[in-house]
Amino acid sequence: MPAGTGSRIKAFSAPGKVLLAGGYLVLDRDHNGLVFGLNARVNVVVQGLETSPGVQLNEIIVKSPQFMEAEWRYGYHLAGEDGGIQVTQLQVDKTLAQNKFVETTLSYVLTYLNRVSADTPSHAIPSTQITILADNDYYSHGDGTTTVAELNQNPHHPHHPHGSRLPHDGRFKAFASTLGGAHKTGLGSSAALVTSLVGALLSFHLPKEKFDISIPGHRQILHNLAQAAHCAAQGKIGSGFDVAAAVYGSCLYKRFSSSTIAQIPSPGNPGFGTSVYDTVTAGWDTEIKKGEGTGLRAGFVMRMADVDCGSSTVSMVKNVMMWRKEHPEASTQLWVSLQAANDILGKAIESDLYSESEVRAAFLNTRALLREMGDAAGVPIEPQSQKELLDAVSHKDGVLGGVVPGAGGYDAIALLVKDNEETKHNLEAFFEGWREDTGTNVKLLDVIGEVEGARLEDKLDQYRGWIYG
Ligand SMILES: Nc1ncnc2c1ncn2[C@@H]1O[C@H](COP(=O)(O)OP(=O)(O)OP(=O)(O)O)[C@@H](O)[C@H]1O
Ligand SMILES: C[C@@](O)(CCOP(=O)(O)O)CC(=O)O
Repeated sequence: MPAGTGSRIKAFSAPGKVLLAGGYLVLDRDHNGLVFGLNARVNVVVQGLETSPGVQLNEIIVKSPQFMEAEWRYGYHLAGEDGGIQVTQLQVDKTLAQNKFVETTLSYVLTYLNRVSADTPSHAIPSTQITILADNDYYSHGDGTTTVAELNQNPHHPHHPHGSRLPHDGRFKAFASTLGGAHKTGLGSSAALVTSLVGALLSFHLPKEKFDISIPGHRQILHNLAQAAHCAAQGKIGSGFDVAAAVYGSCLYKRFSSSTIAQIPSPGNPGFGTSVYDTVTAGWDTEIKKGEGTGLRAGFVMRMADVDCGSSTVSMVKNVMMWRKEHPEASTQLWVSLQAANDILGKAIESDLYSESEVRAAFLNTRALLREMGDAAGVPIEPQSQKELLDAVSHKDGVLGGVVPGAGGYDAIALLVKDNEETKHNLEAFFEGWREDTGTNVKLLDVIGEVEGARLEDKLDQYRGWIYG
C-alpha cells in the first residue's frame, strides 16, 4: 500500500436508482427487478491527510459540506482476534450525530484493504480526508436551501466550508439543515453513498492492478463490499437492488441469497477480518443483466416526480411478506402474473416493435396487478391519490405511462416520457395545476434515467470550492 501524501486525490461517483418494475418480487430469487440508474450521483472525494513528520496519526475526517454539522472524525486500529480494522468515531462533542453508513463502510473497506495488503501493518493505511457531495435531487428543496451566492456573501455562515468562495454553477446546493433534517426524495442516497465511498477508498489506497473499475472482477468486488457494508449499516438484508443500480447502473437484477452475508460478525468482533475478505472475494449468486431488456426506446426518457409525502417502506414490506406467507397459493399466482406483466413492460418500453398503445397497455397491466397485490395485502402500494395522479398524467401529450416505483406508496412516481423540452414544460405546468387543484405537493424532479453505473471521476474541477484545499 503506498504511503499517503496530502497531494493525492481520487474521486468516485455512483448513481441513484428507480425500481421501475419488480417491487416486492425482487426480494425473492425466483423473480427479478428492472432497475434504472439515475443521473443524480453521490460523489466521494478522498484526499491524503498531511501529518507532521514523526506523528503517527490514524485518522479519517469525513465531511458532507452541503449540510450543517456534517463532519465526522474517526480513528482506526487493528482489532485483536481477527476483528479486522475497527473504526471509532472521535467524540469531540456528546451531541455529535453519528453516520452509521459512513462508519460501517469504513470498517468494511479498511478491513478488506488490510487483508489485500496482508504484509502491511494496520497503521500503514494512511490517514485521509473525505468529502461527500450529492446531486441536488436526492433531497426536497424547500425554504431550507441556502444559495451559493448567499453563502459567498457570508463566509462565516455556519454552513460555509472553510470560509472559501464556492463555485456559482449550482451543481451542488447547500441546505440550511442537518442531514437528519433534510427531506429525502427516495432515490437511494445511502446505497449511492456507500458504493461511491467504497470505490473512492479502493481507488485511493490500491494500485490499479488491484482495483480498476473497468475490470469486471474488480467491479464485482466493489458490488460485494458495498452490499455487505450497506446491509450491515441498515441492520437488515433487503434485496440489494439499490446497491446493484449504484454499481452497475440500469440492469435486470436477481438478488443474492441472504445466506451469503448473514454470518459476517460485527466489525471488531472475532473473525470479522477473515469473514469480510472471504465473503467479498467469493462468487455470489447475484445475477445482473445489462444491455438488451434494460434500455429505453429512442427519443424517450425516464422522469420522476416527487410527491413529498413519504411512506414507511419497512412496514409495507413487512405486511406484504406476511400476506404472502399466509396465502402462499394466491400470492404465488399473483407474483407469477406480475412478473410476466413486468417482463412485457420491460420489453415494451425498450423496443419500437411495440406500438405506443401497447406500451400504455403494459403500464396499465402492471399497475392493475400491483393494486391487486396492495388490496390483498392491505397495503397502499398504489393508493387512490397516486392512481388518480398517474391516470391523469398518463393522458398528457408525450407521456406513455408511469408507475409507483419500488415499494410504491405516497413517494415519487416514475414516468416514461418524450425526451424534449416541450414535454418537460407541459409536465411542469400539469403538476403545478395538480398542486393547486388537489393540494398534493407534487413536483417534477430534474433527474432522468441513466444507464451508467459507478465510475472514477477524473474532472476534479467539478468539486472546486467544496473539497479540502
Ligand atoms: N449527502 C450525504 N452525506 C453523508 N451521508 C449521507 C448523505 N446522504 C445519505 N447519507 C447517509 O445515508 C442515510 C440515509 O439512508 P436511507 O437508507 O435512510 O435513505 P435512502 O437510501 O436515501 O432511502 P431510499 O432507499 O428510500 O432512497 C443518512 O442517514 C446518512 O447516513
Ligand atoms: C419493496 C422492495 O422490493 C423495494 C423498495 O424500493 P424503494 O425503497 O421504495 O425504492 C424492497 C427491496 O427490494 O429491498
